[in-house]
Amino acid sequence: MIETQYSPAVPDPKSIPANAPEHCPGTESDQAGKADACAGCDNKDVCASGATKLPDPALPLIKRRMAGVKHKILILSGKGGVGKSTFTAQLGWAFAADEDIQTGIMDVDICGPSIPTILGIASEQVHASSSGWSPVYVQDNMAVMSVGFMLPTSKDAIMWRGPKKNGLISQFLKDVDWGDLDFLLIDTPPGTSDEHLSIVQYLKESGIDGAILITTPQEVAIQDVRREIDFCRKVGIRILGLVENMSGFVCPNCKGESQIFKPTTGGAKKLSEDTGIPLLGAVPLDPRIGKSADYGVSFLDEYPDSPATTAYLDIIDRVKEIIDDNS
Ligand SMILES: Nc1ncnc2c1ncn2[C@@H]1O[C@H](COP(=O)(O)OP(=O)(O)OP(=O)(O)O)[C@@H](O)[C@H]1O
Repeated sequence: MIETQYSPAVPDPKSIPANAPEHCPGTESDQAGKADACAGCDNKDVCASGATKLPDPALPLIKRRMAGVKHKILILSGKGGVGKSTFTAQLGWAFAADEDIQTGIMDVDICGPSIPTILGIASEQVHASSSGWSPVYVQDNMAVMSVGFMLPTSKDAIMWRGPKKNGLISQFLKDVDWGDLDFLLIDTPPGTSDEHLSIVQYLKESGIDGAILITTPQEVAIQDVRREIDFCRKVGIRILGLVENMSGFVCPNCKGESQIFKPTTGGAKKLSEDTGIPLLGAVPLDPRIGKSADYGVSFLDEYPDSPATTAYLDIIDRVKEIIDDNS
């Protein structure tokens, strides 16, 4: 269990008391210092006085850094393990297949960063330069930043409270030398938590193109996606569309398709009809996807003729169309 070995990632300790509450409402909130969660926090009085509601000095720096990023896309899911990081990686690889497209991936799944492993760069480290932290490059036009690069081993757990996560996300946005990007894909933790609120707060002025919501077909996952939709609507983030992952199983030998989650397969289609949110597509279960992720190689390149690759690429084309239509 560690804090982090990379000291610049740790926000100013003076501003974050050791006993900051787990559900800190945030210094900008009307509830700052007044919420039940604030009881016992060293910052309670200063927060309640309103003194912390000064403009966040990070915001203009984030805005300046993000001015070089044309499109910012959030990848969200209601539940964990539904394939959000895997989808983010395939989206990144598909964009970066065009060498003229500069792609960045920011992994803000702080407690479960899997992007470095999926992209085959888990042993890399972040370096500081005069223009900020250099992201790790999967290839010339694909840059990645993740807290996973800052952990000594993949077994180390990060146990941070909200304000610290907030500080790291702010640093990922303002201190990383992203350069000029066409797309910044932001892989988030499941649910709606501190990380999501931080991203929304920090990118409010720079703009977010929208969110892609990943779900599996089961009702339990679909229910959680409804909460995610509610979150996006409350904070004013456009939903680009839904992706149903692990939708049916295509046997690699006989090519026959089985519905593993019968009778709920197609739950995302129903959700799309109920909410008017576009269904971008459905990706079948394919055990080779997990294998490619474990080896850190692109599934799209390894199995170009598979039904799952066709599904991913169709979805990615739809994402590009929607973004282009809005540009
Ligand atoms: N279509 C698929 N077919 C088979 N396996 C898949 C598919 N999509 C993802 N997986 C596998 O499912 C597991 C979970 O995927 P992933 O880590 O991308 O989920 P996640 O939603 O990002 O999870 P978390 O948010 O909890 O980190 C991984 O082992 C991944 O390889």
